[in-house]
Amino acid sequence: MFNKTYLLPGEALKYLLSSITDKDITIERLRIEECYNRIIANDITAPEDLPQFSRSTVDGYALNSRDTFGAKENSPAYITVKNEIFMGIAPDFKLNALEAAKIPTGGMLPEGADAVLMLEHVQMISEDMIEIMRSVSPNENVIQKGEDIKKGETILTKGRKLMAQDIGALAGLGITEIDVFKKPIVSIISTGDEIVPASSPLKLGQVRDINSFTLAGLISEHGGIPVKKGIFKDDYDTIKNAIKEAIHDSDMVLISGGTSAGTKDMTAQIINDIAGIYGSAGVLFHGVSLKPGKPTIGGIIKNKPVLGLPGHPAATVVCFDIFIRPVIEKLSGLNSERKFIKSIIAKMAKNIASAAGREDHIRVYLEERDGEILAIPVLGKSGLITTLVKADGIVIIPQNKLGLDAGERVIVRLF
Ligand SMILES: Nc1nc2c(c(=O)[nH]1)N[C@H]1C(S)=C(S)[C@@H](COP(=O)(O)OP(=O)(O)OC[C@H]3O[C@@H](n4cnc5c(N)ncnc54)[C@H](O)[C@@H]3O)O[C@H]1N2
Ligand code: MOO
Repeated sequence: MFNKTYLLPGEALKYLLSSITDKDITIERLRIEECYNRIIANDITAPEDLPQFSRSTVDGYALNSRDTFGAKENSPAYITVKNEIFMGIAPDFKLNALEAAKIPTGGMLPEGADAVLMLEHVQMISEDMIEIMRSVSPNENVIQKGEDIKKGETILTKGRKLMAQDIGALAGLGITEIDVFKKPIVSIISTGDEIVPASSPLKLGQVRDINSFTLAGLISEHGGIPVKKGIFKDDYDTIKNAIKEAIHDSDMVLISGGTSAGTKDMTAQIINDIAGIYGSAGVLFHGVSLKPGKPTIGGIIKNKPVLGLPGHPAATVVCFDIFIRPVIEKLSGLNSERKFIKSIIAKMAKNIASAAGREDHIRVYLEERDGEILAIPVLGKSGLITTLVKADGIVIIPQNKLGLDAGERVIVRLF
């Protein structure tokens, strides 16, 4: 397989995504405090106005702005202070012309008032008379009834990933439970005769399982439920059974290792063999024009995405970013309009070469020097986990570029 022309990562991803037919994603009803970063399953319409009454944004005097028009230092207006408003209590009086009421920040405006004059702009003439030397316009220092949200307005749309402030808005409207899409369950299968659990002492030649931990963290961060299925020997039947079981009890399956050209690299063959049992598509691509991550496998079994990930830890993370995150998002019901990647523009600190026709994902760390953000490449093989530990993000060199020049502005996709 390794002398062919491969799909570019973007093309391979499109192929994979288009091969997953949309099925109804199941819904669960949760209390809003459990909904941070969850994907909302229905449009939410405001059942009431927010706020429900016009309220002051300052400490001062509620009055009718008309009574202040033309007020200046050399021709002040005089207004009678009729009453005082207290927090949380609706005023039971009405203001007439040339009347005001003392009001705290957040207090409810009485009928007859349309503005609030700040305390600092008022002179007390007597216990119940204020002198005003400037005018206020209608609605000045006031949040009007329904100004934040109008009753009947759609405030959140289906497929949105809920931010903390979205949950705050729901609370403000008294909505304490909502429907969200269930998180997809993503199984992780680690393969390799040399791989042992992180808790194991090592015999020479053995390697502790790094990838299932990295993947589990990334899956959780991006809205999936990781299920670590364990470490499986490079044995056809063992891995086949592990994948079959994972297909049965999860929405997506990741297999770490066994993607390249060695005699024990049988992931693609096993995916095709299981797919054959169910009449599924099997392997859609094996190999992409990508570094690191060239031997990546993308496939479908029983309408479930199955990814074979190169064993090298940095390749695993790059593959997650390119293939797994978008698939988890699709399986989560995330609306495509809100798929933003956190990124920053930085200046490349060094020249970096790349081969034509291949997309390179360069690990970089960021440093601020002389008011500029520099992206400094973390050099090292994709088998080194510390190349990721030291990095703050990834810079992509597209297939049509032969590298990046020092000083060039680049987008860094932040971890
Ligand atoms: N003849 C060729 N050999 C290789 C090619 C190639 O094109 N031709 N591609 C190389 C590239 S690029 C990569 S990436 C790796 C992919 O390897 P596999 O997916 O087959 O994975 P393994 O051979 O099982 O392991 C590779 C390496 O990674 C370590 N590993 C595996 N799993 C884990 C884990 N869960 N935690 C930590 N480390 C892991 C493993 O011990 C190996 O050292 O193939 C190249 N070879
Ligand atoms: O995908 Mo490999 O990581 O280029 O070493």
